[in-house]
Amino acid sequence: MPGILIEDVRKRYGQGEAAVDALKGVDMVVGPGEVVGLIGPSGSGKSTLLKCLGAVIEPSAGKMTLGDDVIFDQDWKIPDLRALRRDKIGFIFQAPYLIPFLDVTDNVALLPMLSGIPNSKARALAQEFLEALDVGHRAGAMPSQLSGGEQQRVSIARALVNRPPVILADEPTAPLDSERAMAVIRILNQMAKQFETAIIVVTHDEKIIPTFKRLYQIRDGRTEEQAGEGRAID
Ligand SMILES: Nc1ncnc2c1ncn2[C@@H]1O[C@H](COP(=O)(O)OP(=O)(O)OP(=O)(O)O)[C@@H](O)[C@H]1O
Repeated sequence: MPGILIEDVRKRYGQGEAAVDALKGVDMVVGPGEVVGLIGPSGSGKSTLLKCLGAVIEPSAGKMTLGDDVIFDQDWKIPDLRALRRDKIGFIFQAPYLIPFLDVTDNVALLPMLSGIPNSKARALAQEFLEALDVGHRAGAMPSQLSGGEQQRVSIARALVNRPPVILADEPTAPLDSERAMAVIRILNQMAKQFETAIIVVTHDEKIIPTFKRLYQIRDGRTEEQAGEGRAID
C-alpha cells in the first residue's frame, strides 16, 4: 500500500461570493520510501494541500490515506487528530519554531517523551538524530544561541525522531546554503529508505529540484505528475 494516497481532494475557503477554491481535485501518490517534490507558483495551493494532509485544516471533499489508514473520506475517519499528527506525521517548516526555553536536545526529545518513551532513551534518540544532521555538538545550547541554519537542522531532527511514516516538508531548505540544503535532502532520502517513510517536499529551491525522481506540479488547485531528473545527491 502507498505511504500517502490523495484522491480528488478539494478545499474551498469561505462561502458565497468570497469563496476561494484552493484545491479543485488533487490526486497524488507517494510510496513508502519515496521522496517526492511538490512545486507550483505562489497561491497554487501547496500549503493548503500540506495542511489538509497534516490534519491541520479539513478538506471540503475527497479521500486521504496514510499507510493503511483512511484518515479522511468526505469526513475525518480518525477520532484523535492530535495523536495522528504526533505519531504519524513529521512536519518540517521553513521557520524552525523551536521552543525557546528548552535546550536543543529537549526540543528534539520532547515528542518521543510525549509518546511515552522514557526520558533518557528519548534524549539518546534525539542525540542520534542531531548527530546525523551535523548539530550534535550543539546539543546543550539554547535555540537562541544557534545560527538560522543550525536551528533548521534541529527542527528537521525533531520531525524525524519519532520515525513517522509520513513527513511533510514546507520549503525545508530555503534558509540553507547549497551544501546544507543537499545534506538535508540526503538525510530525507536516507530516512525514507531506511524507515519506508513517504516524504513530500514543497519547494522552490532550484538547488534541490533536480534531485527528485518524481515531482508533482500544482497549478490552479490541480496536480500534474512529472518525471524528475533524479540526480545523485552525493
Ligand atoms: N485561510 C484562507 N482563507 C481564504 N483563502 C485562503 C486561505 N489560505 C489560503 N487561501 C487562498 O488559497 C489559495 C492557495 O493558497 P496556498 O497558501 O495554499 O498557496 P501556496 O501554493 O502555498 O502559495 P505560496 O507558495 O505563496 O505559499 C490562494 O488563492 C490563497 O489566497
